[in-house]
Amino acid sequence: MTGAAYGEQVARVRSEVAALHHELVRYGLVAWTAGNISERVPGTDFFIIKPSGVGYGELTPASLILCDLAGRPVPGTSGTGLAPSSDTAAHAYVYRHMSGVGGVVHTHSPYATAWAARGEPVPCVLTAMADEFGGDIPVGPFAVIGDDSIGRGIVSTLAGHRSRAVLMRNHGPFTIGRNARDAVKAAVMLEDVARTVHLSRQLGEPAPIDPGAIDTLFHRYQNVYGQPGAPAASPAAASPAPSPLTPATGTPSTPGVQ
Ligand SMILES: O=C(CO)[C@@H](O)[C@H](O)COP(=O)(O)O
Repeated sequence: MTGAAYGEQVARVRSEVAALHHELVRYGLVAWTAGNISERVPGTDFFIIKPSGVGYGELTPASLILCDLAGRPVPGTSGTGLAPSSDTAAHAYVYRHMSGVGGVVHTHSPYATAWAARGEPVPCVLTAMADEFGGDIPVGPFAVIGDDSIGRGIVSTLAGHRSRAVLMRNHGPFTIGRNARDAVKAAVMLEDVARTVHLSRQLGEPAPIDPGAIDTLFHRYQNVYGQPGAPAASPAAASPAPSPLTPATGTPSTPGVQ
């Protein structure tokens, strides 16, 4: 990648990640400064992430932070006067260990977080869940904030799963995607199904879906749904089944940073 192409990619990712943070607010997935989004700069060993504790209304492309895959801010680049998100080490761990992942999102969306507080997987009782997640939404371990413990919990829970969402116990949801927009979509869809399954539970025990039907629904949604030629619905469609995850093999180095 040339230096100019690299600069364009970084600028594009900064704009996209800034805009997507506003989507978290629009969909009611976060309160105050909770939550964060990151996106890998394609073809590089870097990602862009939110600064810690900055109000959503103040987030701009220039305030976001460029980090290497160890989670270290790149000195001299825009935004490095600010501390990166508390979850930077977790995001970095995911990028290092899941090469197919290009975006990571964390929210405290109320219904999904309520399931996380109970430590209970959301059972796959809706076609929308089968479509989007291919099964239950799993629960990850309790993990402290600030180091890579959360990242290790995300990776160990989602490895071998079709779900792009994990409920970190007593904390909240983390979602992954082929890019940040895809991971935000997973966060929105997760909250929708967590709410509906919760409501269903108030009426009685929701009926499970046959595993064969879940497979059929997942396959159709990932490969047929939408317009011909449009991007696949999730990273799972671009990777061998059943998981969107592939072992990290390293990414090319990058000419210059910004
Ligand atoms: O729950 C957590 C910490 O995991 C976060 O959602 C914080 O609430 C927001 O942290 P920053 O990204 O602003 O540091």
